[in-house]
Amino acid sequence: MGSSPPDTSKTTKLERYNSYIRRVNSTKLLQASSKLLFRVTLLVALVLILFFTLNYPPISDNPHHIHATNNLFSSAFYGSGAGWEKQVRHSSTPRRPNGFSVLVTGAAGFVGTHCSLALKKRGDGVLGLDNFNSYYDPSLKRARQKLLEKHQIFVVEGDINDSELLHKLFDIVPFSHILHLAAQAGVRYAMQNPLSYVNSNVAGFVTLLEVAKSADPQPAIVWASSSSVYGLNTEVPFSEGHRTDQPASLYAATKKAGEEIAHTYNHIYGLSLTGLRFFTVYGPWGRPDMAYFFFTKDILQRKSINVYVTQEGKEVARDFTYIDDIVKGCVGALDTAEKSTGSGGKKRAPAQLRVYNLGNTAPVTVAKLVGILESLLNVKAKKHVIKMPRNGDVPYTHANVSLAYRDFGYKPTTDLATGLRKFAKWYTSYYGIESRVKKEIQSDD
Ligand SMILES: O=C(O)[C@H]1O[C@H](OP(=O)(O)OP(=O)(O)OC[C@H]2O[C@@H](n3ccc(=O)[nH]c3=O)[C@H](O)[C@@H]2O)[C@H](O)[C@@H](O)[C@@H]1O
Repeated sequence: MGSSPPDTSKTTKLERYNSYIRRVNSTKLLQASSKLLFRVTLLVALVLILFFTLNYPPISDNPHHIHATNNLFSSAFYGSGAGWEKQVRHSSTPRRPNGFSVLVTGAAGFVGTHCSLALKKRGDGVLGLDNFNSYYDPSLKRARQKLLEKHQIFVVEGDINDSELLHKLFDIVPFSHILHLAAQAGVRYAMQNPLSYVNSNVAGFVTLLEVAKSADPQPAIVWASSSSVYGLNTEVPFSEGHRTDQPASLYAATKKAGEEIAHTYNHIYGLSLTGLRFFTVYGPWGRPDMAYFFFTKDILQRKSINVYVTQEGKEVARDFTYIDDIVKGCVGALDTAEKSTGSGGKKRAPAQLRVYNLGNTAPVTVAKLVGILESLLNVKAKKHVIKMPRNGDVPYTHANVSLAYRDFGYKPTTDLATGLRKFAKWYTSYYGIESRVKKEIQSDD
């Protein structure tokens, strides 16, 4: 109100003053609302740009890979309030004396689902966390979630990068353990969406460890590393002491980074950490981005499949490991994990730091894998033998598991033919294609 209204008579003066004030106010209101409108539009535009940048990374040209999402907004999906907290508490409460209370990240994933069920079955409390991203068909993740719910396992929909959510979960439940399986998996997809690997396997892991280190009590953590960390190592079978500083893919590099990060958090904060190097895990409820899974799909649809050989024309082989053996390894690692030693973000004493191979100790060539599938599905595969593209794959993996055997009796018992039979049985029943495959799969238990 810088200038004064002109003074004539008292009444007119007041009227004019009022009308002046009204004019000034309406002009100000108009200016203020257009400013507000401008700011709101700007904000909406920024949010939209951010949303599309983060949630729509380049779409893969591989039909098995749709795209991975960072799901930074997934926290909008997690609940709050008394009902939600009750579900979180109920799911995490152990039903056996001295039972664990385990936060399973990636619970709607392949290994996560199987481990959650096994832990729940023996009376541990299990709370799942999963962001349900679309790296592969999310409806499969939803089906796994349904299975978990049937067994009273609640899966919180959220991201490991959401530290507010993680803190909230630790405020509600004093987890004794974290089984950290959430990750951006897959070796070849790293060529198409490299940052999703950094986001989940590096940033997400650090976010989780930050929350774990400041929790009271600190949980013991068992987490999924990968056989791919052996990279270009040529010593076989792969042993934990072998070189792991020559990763062949960004995926492997982020898992190796995870192992180094684990060392740091163990060293500074006294977190008990166990990394498990999984060797090409397969089985029912598996991952559609893996070769055995999409080979099955393509063989049944009479489509051709690419069978890789090395640049020198040699066969490629993997130490394929059946899911039930992996679950036993995960549970064994949890059972032998010592308590973390820190509290309030401070280390009190040295804590346990371990790394183990979990493999099958019997590598099988990809050609043999295809042969087993052909026989189980009763369909001849259209094989297209090609040299392995330079996409991060390694020619050969073979685990030495003596360390895991020594420390928690890990002993794989399922060979590839037996495991694939169980997978084929699940696959054909899940996708409703029983009639086309061999009868004996259906009758097998
Ligand atoms: O053990 C591991 O560390 C890794 O195992 C798998 O990676 P990978 O062994 O490459 O499994 P697949 O992608 O299913 O490939 C299996 C084999 O089939 C071969 N392959 C793959 C795709 C294809 O079209 N043709 C083909 O011959 C690959 O070269 C490989 O030898 C998982 O995808 C990783 O997440 C995991 O960390």
